[in-house]
Amino acid sequence: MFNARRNVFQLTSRVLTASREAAQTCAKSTFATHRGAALEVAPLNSTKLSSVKNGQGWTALTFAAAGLAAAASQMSPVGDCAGGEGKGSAAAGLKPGKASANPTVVFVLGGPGAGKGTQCSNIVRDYGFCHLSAGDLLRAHMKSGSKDGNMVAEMIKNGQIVPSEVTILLLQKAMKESGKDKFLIDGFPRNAENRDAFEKVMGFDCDFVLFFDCPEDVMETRLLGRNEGRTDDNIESIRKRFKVFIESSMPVVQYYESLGKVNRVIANKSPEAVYADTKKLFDPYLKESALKATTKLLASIDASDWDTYRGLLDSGLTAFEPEAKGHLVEGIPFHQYLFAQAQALPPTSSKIPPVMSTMSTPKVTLLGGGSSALVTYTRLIQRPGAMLINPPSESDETSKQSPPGWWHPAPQPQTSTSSGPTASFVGPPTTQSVQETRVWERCDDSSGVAWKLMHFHRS
Ligand SMILES: Nc1ncnc2c1ncn2[C@@H]1O[C@H](COP(=O)(O)OP(=O)(O)OP(=O)(O)O)[C@@H](O)[C@H]1O
Ligand SMILES: Nc1ccn([C@H]2C[C@H](O)[C@@H](COP(=O)(O)O)O2)c(=O)n1
Repeated sequence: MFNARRNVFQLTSRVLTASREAAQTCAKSTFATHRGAALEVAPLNSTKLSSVKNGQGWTALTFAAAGLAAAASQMSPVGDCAGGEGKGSAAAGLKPGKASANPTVVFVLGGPGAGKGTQCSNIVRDYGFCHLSAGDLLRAHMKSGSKDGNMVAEMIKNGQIVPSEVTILLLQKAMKESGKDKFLIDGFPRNAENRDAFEKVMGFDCDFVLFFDCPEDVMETRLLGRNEGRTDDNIESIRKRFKVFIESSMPVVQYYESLGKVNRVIANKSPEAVYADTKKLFDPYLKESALKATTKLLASIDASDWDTYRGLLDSGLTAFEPEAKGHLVEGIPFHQYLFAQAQALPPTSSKIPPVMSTMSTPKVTLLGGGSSALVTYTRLIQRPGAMLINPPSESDETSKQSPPGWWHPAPQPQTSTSSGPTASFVGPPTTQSVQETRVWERCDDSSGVAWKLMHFHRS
């Protein structure tokens, strides 16, 4: 008979050693400057996930082991992209099937000197967006010695809008090179031609417009005091830019207003006060990312995928769970033991996922200004019935196991045609319901927003 018990102990001792070697603690002090690789899964019910970013009510997320996809983390060579979150799989993220071809785009508009660039830097730092300023890209282009550089320089000095084919090519290149999937496109579209061309070339429109509303006299004072050596920060150019803004750019804002896509922020306040209003618009993206981490975590449990699960844990993880009999468990080995059990089971030849979790009514609360996230939900765990261990030859040695408590290790799907024992399932499917609370901490590095699990509590 297959000796599952012996293998459990062998595997347990192996993975315990590995865990001691690979301490993964979230260093709080690195929060602002170090951003971590994005960890993503492919939720089967992605349309419901997409509603999270709009802050709407929604019900359940379902995911299976088969849908797991790790994101590729990429460094960005262009723009202000310190916080971008790579989208490494077509199956991952908000927009199924479109992925990086249809990223999240926020157009940041407002008069010259309204404070667009200033606020974009804050959003990059806190929310992992990539900031692309159309003006900065054009200025770099004009200095690059390209053949249309002089034309661009002349137009900028006169406050005119450069033809869309130039600007969109620059934006498209910068977006591609960034490897990111969330963009703040600052100072674009400046007119109807810009807007039309963007949609035609890119094949998608913005998610929303962030409009900084500021009186002209305030903007004029700010621009005259900016002192960054710009050729257009003189009173003559500034007046021309204001005129172009009113005549060409405001109609774009009005167009998006008619679509209900404009989020207006009063910009005639201190930078801090403006940011406090701006922040609220981006919190849903952070909530979505904490939810993705939770989704990935549960999928890794369903798949008995220790490496992925471990990658999401802080080494100092604490937990209250029924298996700990009322004790607070600290550290990793207690959890590792359960994964090792699953790895010791014979593989299943069934196409049905051995375990599938569904998150019902998840709620994400950001704490500490977004440095931590509290995720609560009811988890429905489906299993295909009692597990049978079948020896290679038909005999009366077949053993039947009932799910022990909530935890029922999931055998891995069979990958080879080896003739060893296999696991199969009999009887009616079962569903368990548990309540879970998870506390995540931001643990970013150069690639983007990332989370580590600090604590969980399962009913
Ligand atoms: N809320 C604010 N209060 C006072 N000064 C501000 C505020 N926001 C930005 N500034 C200052 O005003 C100047 C213009 O800001 P910023 O460059 O962010 O504007 P902008 O909208 O990006 O301008 P442009 O469209 O010309 O690129 C800068 O010197 C900046 O430091
Ligand atoms: N979509 C755009 C954006 C900018 N420009 C040109 C004309 C602007 O006056 C100049 C500076 O832009 P800013 O940095 O103030 O956003 O760049 C353009 O032609 N088209």
